[in-house]
Amino acid sequence: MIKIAPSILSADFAQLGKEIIDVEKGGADYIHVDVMDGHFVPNMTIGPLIVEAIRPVTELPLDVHLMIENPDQFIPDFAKAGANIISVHAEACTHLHRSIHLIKENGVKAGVVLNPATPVSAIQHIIHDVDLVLLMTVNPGFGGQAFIPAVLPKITRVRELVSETGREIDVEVDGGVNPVTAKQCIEAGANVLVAGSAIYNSPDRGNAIASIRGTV
Ligand SMILES: O=C(CO)[C@H](O)[C@H](O)COP(=O)(O)O
Ligand SMILES: [Fe+2]
Repeated sequence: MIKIAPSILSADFAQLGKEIIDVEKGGADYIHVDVMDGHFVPNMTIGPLIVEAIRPVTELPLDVHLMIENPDQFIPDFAKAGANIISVHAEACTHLHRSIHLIKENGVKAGVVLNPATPVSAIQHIIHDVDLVLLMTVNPGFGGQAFIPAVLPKITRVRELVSETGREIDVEVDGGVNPVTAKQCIEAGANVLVAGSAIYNSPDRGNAIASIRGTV
């Protein structure tokens, strides 16, 4: 089952509620929320207040991607705001095991994210504890960047690692996903596809979602 997670980074922020309802009606499975702090990545975006504001707008799970330093400091705030999944970057966590368990103690599904340059071995010790592995297919920080095809073999390696656990763990990809690169990611082993510009820059979001899922 392929799930599509539109990234609201490319939505019209002046009409955020409407933009979320539009993709929910269009068949989205998760709403992907990109949190950036201007330190871990060279951009600033959304905080817990916005997550709290959009929580009543949709019944879809809020998939919160933390691109921030010291994520432990803000995990409880995002959980209280209504996040369903919180993912932290392995590169941003001094004690990754502690951060993953802090997410779970706050009653939220836990994800770990790898930048394109970070090897899969960085999450080998934590794979039994996570609900989701997110592989960046661009360098994080901005929407609308080009997909990095060198990440494809990593998707397959993570899928193998997940299979060895015998648990259901989402393998999600994020960055430069469009109908062409989505097909490559699915073939490599991904089952959750984040897409921002490919969905929100399309006048028909339902059609864009179906094209990325590969059902039209
Ligand atoms: O985490 C992200 C950027 O750091 C975004 O989720 C991602 O870039 C989505 O945008 P697009 O589909 O336009 O590449
Ligand atoms: Fe993201």
